[in-house]
Amino acid sequence: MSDLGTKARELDSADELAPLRDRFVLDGTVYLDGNSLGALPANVPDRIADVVRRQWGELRIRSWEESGWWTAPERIGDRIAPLVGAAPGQIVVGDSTSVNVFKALVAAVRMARTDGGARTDDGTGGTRDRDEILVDATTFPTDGYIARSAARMTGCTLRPVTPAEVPGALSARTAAVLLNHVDYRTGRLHDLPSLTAAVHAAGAYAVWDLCHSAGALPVGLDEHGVGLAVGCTYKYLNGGPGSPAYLYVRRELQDRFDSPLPGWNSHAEPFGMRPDFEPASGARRGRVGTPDILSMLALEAALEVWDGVPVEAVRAKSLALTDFFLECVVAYVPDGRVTSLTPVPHGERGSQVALRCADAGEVMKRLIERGVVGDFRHPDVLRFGFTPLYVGFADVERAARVLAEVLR
Ligand SMILES: Cc1ncc(COP(=O)(O)O)c(C=O)c1O
Ligand SMILES: Nc1c(O)cccc1C(=O)C[C@H](N)C(=O)O
Repeated sequence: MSDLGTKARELDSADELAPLRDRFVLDGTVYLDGNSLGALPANVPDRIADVVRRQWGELRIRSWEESGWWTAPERIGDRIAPLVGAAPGQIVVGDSTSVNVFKALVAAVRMARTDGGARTDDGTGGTRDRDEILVDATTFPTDGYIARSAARMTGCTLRPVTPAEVPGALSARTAAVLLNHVDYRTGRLHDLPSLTAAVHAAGAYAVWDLCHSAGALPVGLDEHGVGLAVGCTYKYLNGGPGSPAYLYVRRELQDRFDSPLPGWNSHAEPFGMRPDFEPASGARRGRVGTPDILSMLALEAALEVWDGVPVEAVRAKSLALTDFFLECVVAYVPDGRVTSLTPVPHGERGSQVALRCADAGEVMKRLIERGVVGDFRHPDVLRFGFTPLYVGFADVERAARVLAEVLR
């Protein structure tokens, strides 16, 4: 066995999280695509069977109350809360990330405009509303598309800037800033505490997209004063294909959260069936229509794999996995065939490694044929996601070894 093979075995035997792998359904594949679709937690199939056969099949309409369907969005939000550093009562689950980006961004603009001092001197003695939204220029496309539409609807200009440029781009015009905690392509981790503070100091609101950080590293929403955040649950939270997303609204802002999608589920009295809208209090204000119960309850079961698992331990293993992968790539892959786009400093790295590579699409196909599953991101990126709950160090060594074989 090679030196790195031996090292992998040693790292695996010292890994306290290694037994968690048994909480998932896995085969002999090295699965490094949990940053796109997390693996299936072993308890989900039976739970879903019960939800379908008993809760729906037998209890039918009674399940909205007796099986806790009606309150699932807030209950499951409270289950996600500790993973992203939030106290209970601030997260609601439902809709897609795209829809929650829309809700949060429009609500952020509305709040910025109703804050004291929001109207600024326009230099001619007149006043001007906050009329600019900054968006991460490198964002996953859906956020950019939604931000453009939100800007049009609120009469704002949309200004794409890199996260590093945000502090210099903020002004008295800025209403809201849409940022990613971890970049989906490079795996770069952005500085959430300092960017949030800078946005707030400018009198604006930051909306954080946590898709690529929640479940992989501590986020600290409450601690860092974040106002609004969204994220998906099908990556590191393993909720399943199309599992519902979530919306965090900081407690102090909840009474001012003015949703652009007020539906009957966010009404103070949904069954009052009244023509006038009166918003519910608390996290429920972020709901819209009837929750997607089957997906939601699959997610609830999936979150049980986190019982007794501190997110700090997950982060430590994630960094060890990505460090080890980079080490193996340097050792095995012929010089000059790949370039890492992922930052080396731990403080700037999420839980994936992105390698720029000629013919990346073809290379990824060959990797998948050989049992190493990552993904290809246009135009030239091989992306490998490391989910510490089920990826081990031997997987990492094998992935780098197979990559080297494919590239040789
Ligand atoms: C950063 C980011 N935001 C949003 C999305 C898309 O969210 P949804 O399909 O849930 O709307 C993804 C991935 O699909 C993503 O990586
Ligand atoms: N949500 C996805 C889907 O429905 C199909 C295929 C991929 C996805 C993804 O999640 C992509 C992912 N957000 C990315 O970072 O590229």
